[in-house]
Amino acid sequence: MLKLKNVTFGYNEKPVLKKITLQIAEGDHVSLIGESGCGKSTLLQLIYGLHHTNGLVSWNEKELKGPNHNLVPGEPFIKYLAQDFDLMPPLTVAENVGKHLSNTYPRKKKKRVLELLEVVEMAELANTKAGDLSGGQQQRVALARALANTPELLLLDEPFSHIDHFRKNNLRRKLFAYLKENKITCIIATHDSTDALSFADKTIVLKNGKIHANETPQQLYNNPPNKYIASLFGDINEVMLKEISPKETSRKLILLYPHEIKMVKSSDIKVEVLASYFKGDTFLIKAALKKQIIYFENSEEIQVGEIVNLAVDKNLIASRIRS
Ligand SMILES: Nc1ncnc2c1ncn2[C@@H]1O[C@H](COP(=O)(O)OP(=O)(O)OP(=O)(O)O)[C@@H](O)[C@H]1O
Repeated sequence: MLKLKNVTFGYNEKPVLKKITLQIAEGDHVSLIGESGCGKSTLLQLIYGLHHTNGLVSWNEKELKGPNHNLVPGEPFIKYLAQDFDLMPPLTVAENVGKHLSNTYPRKKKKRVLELLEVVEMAELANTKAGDLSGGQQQRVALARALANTPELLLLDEPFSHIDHFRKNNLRRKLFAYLKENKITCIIATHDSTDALSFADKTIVLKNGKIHANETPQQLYNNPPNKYIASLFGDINEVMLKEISPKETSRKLILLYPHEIKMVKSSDIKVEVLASYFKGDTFLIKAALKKQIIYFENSEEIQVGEIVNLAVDKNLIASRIRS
C-alpha cells in the first residue's frame, strides 16, 4: 500500500502541495485529475523521491525518503514516466527498452523486450533509432521502458498526450489490462476524461494543492459534488433548479451534463438556439435559457434562432438535489 501523510511541499515559500494524506491499495489504478497547475506532476515527482517533504511517504511500510536522504533519487521498484521521454536518440527502440535489463540471458532479454513492444504496439519499429521516431512513438517506447523491470508502483504523467486518438484507445486498453495482470499499482496524472473514468479504480481530484475528492470514477461522475469536479469530465451546465424544473421554487443550483437535457415536443422550459456544434454521434447545442447559456445534446442540428422545448428526467433532478 502507498501511504502519504501530511505531505506538504513548495518550490519556494509558497506551498504547491498542502497536507496531502492518502492511501492507495496495491494493484489499484488511480487517476489524478485537476486543473492545470494544481500540483499533479509535483505530487508524482514527490512520491518518486524528487522532492523533499516533512510529511511521510511509504510503500508497503518502507519509508520513501526524498533527495535529502538519497543521492540518486527514486527506488528500483518505482518507475516514473515524466512528460519528457528521456530516450537515447542514437539507440534503437529495442535497445532503449532493454537498456536497464540484465544482459546475462540475451535470449530472455530479447523476448522480454518484444513482449513489451507488443504491449505498446511498437514491435514493428524495434530496430528503428529512437531519434527517428515521432513524438507519439517515442512516448510509447518510454512507456515500454518504464515497464521493463516490472515496477511495483508506476507513476505516469500524461502518458498518452502525444498519441493519436485511435491508437490511444487500443493502447490504453492493452496497457491497463497488462498492469492489472501484473498487479502493478498505477497513478496516472491526466487531463483526459477517458483515462480518468474508464481505467481507474479511484479518482483523486486535486485543487490548489489539496485533495478535493477521492472517490470511484462512477461516484464522481454520476454525483459531481461541484462544478470544478464536473467540468474536469467535459461540458457541464450549472443552472438554477427552478429554471429547469419550473414547479420548484428553490434558488439552488444544479449540475447537468449536456446529454442529460433533452429536446421534447412541449414543456415549460423554452430556449433559443444560438449555435450547433457537430460532435460526430451527436450535436452539442448552445442555447439561451432566459439570461443564461445552456448546452444540451441533440441527434440533429437545430437552426439558430429556433425556440425549442427542453426536459430533464425528474429522478435525475432529485438525485442531483441530494448530491
Ligand atoms: N520547477 C519548478 N519551479 C518552481 N515552480 C514550479 C516548478 N514546477 C512546477 N512549479 C509550479 O508548481 C505548481 C504546480 O505545478 P505542476 O506541474 O505540479 O501542476 P500540474 O497540475 O501537473 O499542471 P499541468 O496539468 O499543467 O501539467 C504550478 O504553479 C507551477 O507553476
